Amino acid sequence: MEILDTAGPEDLLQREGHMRWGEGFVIVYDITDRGSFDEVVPLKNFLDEIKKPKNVTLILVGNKADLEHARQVSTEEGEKLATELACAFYECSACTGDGSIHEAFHELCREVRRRKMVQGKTRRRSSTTHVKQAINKMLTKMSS
Ligand SMILES: Nc1nc2c(ncn2[C@@H]2O[C@H](COP(=O)(O)OP(=O)(O)OP(=O)(O)O)[C@@H](O)[C@H]2O)c(=O)[nH]1
Repeated sequence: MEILDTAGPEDLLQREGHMRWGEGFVIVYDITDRGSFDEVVPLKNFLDEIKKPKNVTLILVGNKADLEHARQVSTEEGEKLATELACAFYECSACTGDGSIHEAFHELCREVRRRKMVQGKTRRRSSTTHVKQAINKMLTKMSS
């Protein structure tokens, strides 16, 4: 597994490259900075655009949970947004290590694996359907 921390908004090209390459995404905002929370939806829309037609696999993380006194985004708001984005939500502190950082990454990996398995099954099913159709065609030709 390789984890990449995307560059800030100043390097759009590199960020886009990372997004194309990535299989699972952690969108992190700062609970003490409402502006960073407001950037989550536009970022998710940008990701959707780049990964189209695939569904983006992501989790939402509110960081800097150690700075409770400076909080601008409530836990409920984070949870609500995660529900809207249909993804898991965690609050943590990269500084103190508090919160569910490990669980967040485990959940993301599990979700990437789950989706890969589902996609693999769909692909296998569609190739089986093609083989069945070809055999049916041959049988119809032979009998006519
Ligand atoms: N108190 C506290 N500070 C944090 C935490 N996480 C990061 N910081 C601080 O926030 C500042 C920015 O952290 P970065 O890791 O550079 O943030 P970034 O979003 O990757 O920034 P870019 O490189 O511009 O994308 C640094 O001073 C960090 O020490 C945290 O959980 N709690």
